[in-house]
Amino acid sequence: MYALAPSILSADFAALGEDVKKVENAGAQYLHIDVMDGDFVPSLSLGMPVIRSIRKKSDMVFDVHLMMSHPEPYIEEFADCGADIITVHAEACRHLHRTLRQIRDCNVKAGVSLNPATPLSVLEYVLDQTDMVLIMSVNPGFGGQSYIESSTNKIWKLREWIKREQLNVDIEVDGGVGLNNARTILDAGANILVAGSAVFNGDCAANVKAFLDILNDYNE
Ligand SMILES: O=C(CO)[C@@H](O)[C@H](O)COP(=O)(O)O
Ligand SMILES: [Fe+2]
Repeated sequence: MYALAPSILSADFAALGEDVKKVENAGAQYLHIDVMDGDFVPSLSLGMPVIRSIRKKSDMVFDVHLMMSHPEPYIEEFADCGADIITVHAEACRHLHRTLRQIRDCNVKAGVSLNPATPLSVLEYVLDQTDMVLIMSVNPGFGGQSYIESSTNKIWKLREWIKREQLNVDIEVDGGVGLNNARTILDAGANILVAGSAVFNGDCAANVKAFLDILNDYNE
């Protein structure tokens, strides 16, 4: 299944509910929610009260990307707020295997994210405990950055590995994704595209539709 995950980091926070409805009505299946702690990444974004509020307004798959050091004490609360997928960073978890179990124990899908400099090998003993791998194609912390080209090869290698092991793991790509590079990323083996500025800058309904036209070619 191929899907678009608009990142609300680039939405208008003064009209967040309306922006969420716009992308949902335009057909986006996932909503990507970036949580930043000012420690793991050099920025702060939003947290539980915001997620709880928008959960009441949307039926999209809530894809919560935790850019937090040591997220373990907060997992249950994020699940309770309405997360459908919780993604933690491999670099931020001392006991990644345990954290993935903790997420699945909340009946939520478990994701692992890798920074651009982190090798795929950190997944070796957890890939079978993972529902989604989020390949960061920028250094996390901000929207609107440029796609790091070496990410394409990383996606390719990961998809080959998943196929070889006959696992059912989604590959999501986040950072600098636009209409210009979407097909390259999908051809490499990703099936979920995060897009912040490419969706929310300009006419977001039209932008979502343009992404979905591309994704539909792969869904066939
Ligand atoms: O996690 C992050 C940034 O750390 C992302 O989800 C961004 O919000 C993506 O923004 P664009 O690169 O698509 O503008
Ligand atoms: Fe993100």
